[in-house]
Amino acid sequence: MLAGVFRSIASGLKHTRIRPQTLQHYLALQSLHTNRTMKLDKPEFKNLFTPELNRLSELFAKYEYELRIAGGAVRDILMGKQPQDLDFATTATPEEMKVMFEKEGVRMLNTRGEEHGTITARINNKENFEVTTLRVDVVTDGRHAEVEFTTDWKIDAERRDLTINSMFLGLDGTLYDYFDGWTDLQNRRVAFVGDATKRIQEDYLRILRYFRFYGRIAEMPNQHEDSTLEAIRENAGGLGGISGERIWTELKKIVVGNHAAPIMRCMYNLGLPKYIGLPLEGNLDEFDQVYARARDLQPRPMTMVAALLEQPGQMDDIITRLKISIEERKTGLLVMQLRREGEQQTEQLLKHYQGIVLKTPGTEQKQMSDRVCEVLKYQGDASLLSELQTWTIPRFPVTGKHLMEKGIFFGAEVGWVKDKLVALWIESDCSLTFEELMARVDDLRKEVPKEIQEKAAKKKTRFAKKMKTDK
Ligand SMILES: Nc1ccn([C@@H]2O[C@H](COP(=O)(O)OP(=O)(O)OP(=O)(O)O)[C@@H](O)[C@H]2O)c(=O)n1
Ligand SMILES: [Mg+2]
Repeated sequence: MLAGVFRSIASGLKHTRIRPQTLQHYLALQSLHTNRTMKLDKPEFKNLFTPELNRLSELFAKYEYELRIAGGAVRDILMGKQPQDLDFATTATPEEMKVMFEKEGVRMLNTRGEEHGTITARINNKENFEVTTLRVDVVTDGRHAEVEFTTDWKIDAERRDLTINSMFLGLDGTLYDYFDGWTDLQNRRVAFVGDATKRIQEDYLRILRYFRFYGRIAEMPNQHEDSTLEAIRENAGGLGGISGERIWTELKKIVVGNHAAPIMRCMYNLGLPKYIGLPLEGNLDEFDQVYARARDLQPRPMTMVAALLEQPGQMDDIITRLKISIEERKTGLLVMQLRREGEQQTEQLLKHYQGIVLKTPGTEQKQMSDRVCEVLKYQGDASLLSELQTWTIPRFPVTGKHLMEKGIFFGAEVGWVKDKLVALWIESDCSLTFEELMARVDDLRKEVPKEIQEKAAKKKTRFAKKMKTDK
């Protein structure tokens, strides 16, 4: 029977450039070939063929350039996942593509990819396609590369990071796999193409890409290969030269991905935190626990990162090193501030959290509510979380303008009175009406602390003077 398998594989090989190496590979190849027509029916593959892609494909065929889907999209299709973005590789040089597209009246978008061989074509004014000339990176500084074009598919595959990301898929459904990516994918093995050290030194971000894909692909949490870990350990420092934006993009996916807790431990063991803004003494036990209870509640990446931090000051290192958004920073700080409150009484907690939202200025209430939800995810409190998520934030009926109409002009005073009104309103379960609230204003005003009253009085005098001189 095996002989038959080998025979039919051998006949399949005539049409492909797959390099068979192991028995397992032969078998994988066999299934690939017998399934070849079925593969064309695979929804993840079939769905790609919009009229626009068909047009692109016809154009390249007409000019006799080869065109294949490359890298991550091939990996996704083979895993039965619809790829998010498609990258194409071609034997045509950027110049040749430009001539072809111009002749055929296809618009090209001005992107900055050209020096790396990428042309973006917009077909039928509807769909953009990024097509990159096969290339080899001749000079790399660990971040950027100077490239040379080639027509050799294997050379292009060799400069890619992981075997599972190094495959090409012809538009006729043929898989081109030079580094056993398909076998690795089936075995859930994440490995660099060829020499790990070399691949990492070409772009140190690949260290984090390795961990991201490990989470995505590997079945077991701790099955890294020793040689891979060694290469990472030796090159960890290279991450120091990578931009905060790129690091954060990868880190965000790692901390909410599969196996995030053991992966984080592994990253700490290899000495990565120092180079990526994470605290040197990150609280890994807390990270483990939070991951276990929050994972299914879809936490934001910053919620997970907060688990590593013990003091708000550590957020400053993150802000300095990584390009996190203001919202992410606010989320992290709120989580750190409130994370121990879950240890209080449950019935009071919901009210307490709703109060935090209601005391926030109207325009920011929804965001604050989402941030508080992150606290609940951190605590793993699914029932309180769903109560807060389904809660419709009631509108506080009194505005600053209403108070000004009552003769309170000055910011600090308006703020103080409004805060007190909000507190009364929350206490009443949001049942006090506009009239009932306004009826409390005069009394509250008398309670405004002295220093605020004095400041208000001073401002009032200045204001009055200004009005006089302006006249
Ligand atoms: N540092 C990098 C980044 C990318 N690539 C190659 O370029 C492809 C496309 O890169 P990208 O879209 O960034 O990653 P994907 O692998 O497609 O992953 P994702 O699904 O997250 O887009 C990768 O598959 C890989 O072949 C690489 O070798 N080294
Ligand atoms: Mg991609």
